[in-house]
Amino acid sequence: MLIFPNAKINIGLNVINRRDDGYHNLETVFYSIKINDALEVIEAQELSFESSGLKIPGRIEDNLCIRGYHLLKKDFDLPPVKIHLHKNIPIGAGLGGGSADAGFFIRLMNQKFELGLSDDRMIDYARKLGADCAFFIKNKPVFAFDKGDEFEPVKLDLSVYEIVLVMPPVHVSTAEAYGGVKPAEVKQSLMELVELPVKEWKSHIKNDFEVSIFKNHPEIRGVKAALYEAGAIYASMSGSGASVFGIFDKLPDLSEFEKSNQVFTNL
Ligand SMILES: C[C@](O)(CO)[C@H](O)COP(=O)(O)OP(=O)(O)OC[C@H]1O[C@@H](n2ccc(N)nc2=O)[C@H](O)[C@@H]1O
Ligand SMILES: Nc1ncnc2c1ncn2[C@@H]1O[C@H](COP(=O)(O)OP(=O)(O)OP(=O)(O)O)[C@@H](O)[C@H]1O
Repeated sequence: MLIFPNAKINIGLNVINRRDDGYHNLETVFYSIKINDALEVIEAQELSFESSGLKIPGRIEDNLCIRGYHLLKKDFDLPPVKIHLHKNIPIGAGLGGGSADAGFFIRLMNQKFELGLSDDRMIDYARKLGADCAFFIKNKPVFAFDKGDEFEPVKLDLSVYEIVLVMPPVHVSTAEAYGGVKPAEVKQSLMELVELPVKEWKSHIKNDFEVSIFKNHPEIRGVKAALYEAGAIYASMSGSGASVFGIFDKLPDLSEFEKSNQVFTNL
């Protein structure tokens, strides 16, 4: 069985406070975009994992697909499988690429082996693999809170706009992002702010990771500024960075961006 895990962007991200478990309470809005990996699972004699495309850092045992397999195997009598992941979603980009693979892997296994899991049960499994993973079970626009793994649906449809995603040649780890952030309470919830017209987002909706990440990586700040200069209605770093997205009425000339960055359109 073959599926195509997709990336997400964060529309706003407020880090509210540090929790006793070391995580942070946050609020954000997740929105799916059309940058995809390809994930194939077939029954085999023994468990194996291989990947093509972008090089995935870290050990195979730590890959979120393999961790997902072991997590489900504890509760279900699963046969060994061969997993092939074609990696296309940039890594260290704040696009939740690894998390998407994890969420979609659980969905695939549920379907392929008829495990009978409801969305809520799959969300419980996904949460155990990482805060972002749970979003990819339903994969619909949501306001996320607590660790970023509790959700309320939001009505958000950006399909009339052109979304441009720019990935500069720098990677930011989630640990670096949380290490530099200063948590703060919010005056007005993102749940309400995201209902404002997109043209008003610029003066109301922010990503708290930008302050420290822009200080450490001024080129990311430069990409955001350039997206506004090119006519973006709204632009922001996604999640923990390093990618930056811009929302446009019309696709701008992207040749300057393409000189030193990876650029994605038709999202
Ligand atoms: C930055 C975001 O992508 C925004 O959507 C997420 O908050 C990150 O989610 P994720 O990559 O799934 O994160 P996890 O794999 O669960 O955690 C990685 C590390 O990020 C930090 N972390 C993550 C989520 C959260 N709400 N608070 C945290 O402090 C913790 O130090 C944790 O050890
Ligand atoms: N299937 C996978 N694809 C990519 N990275 C994976 C995967 N499984 C585990 N990882 C580990 O996760 C790390 C980065 O994950 P990911 O791509 O989710 O980060 P990100 O782009 O910063 O996104 P976010 O912070 O929004 O989740 C990699 O360095 C890698 O070691």
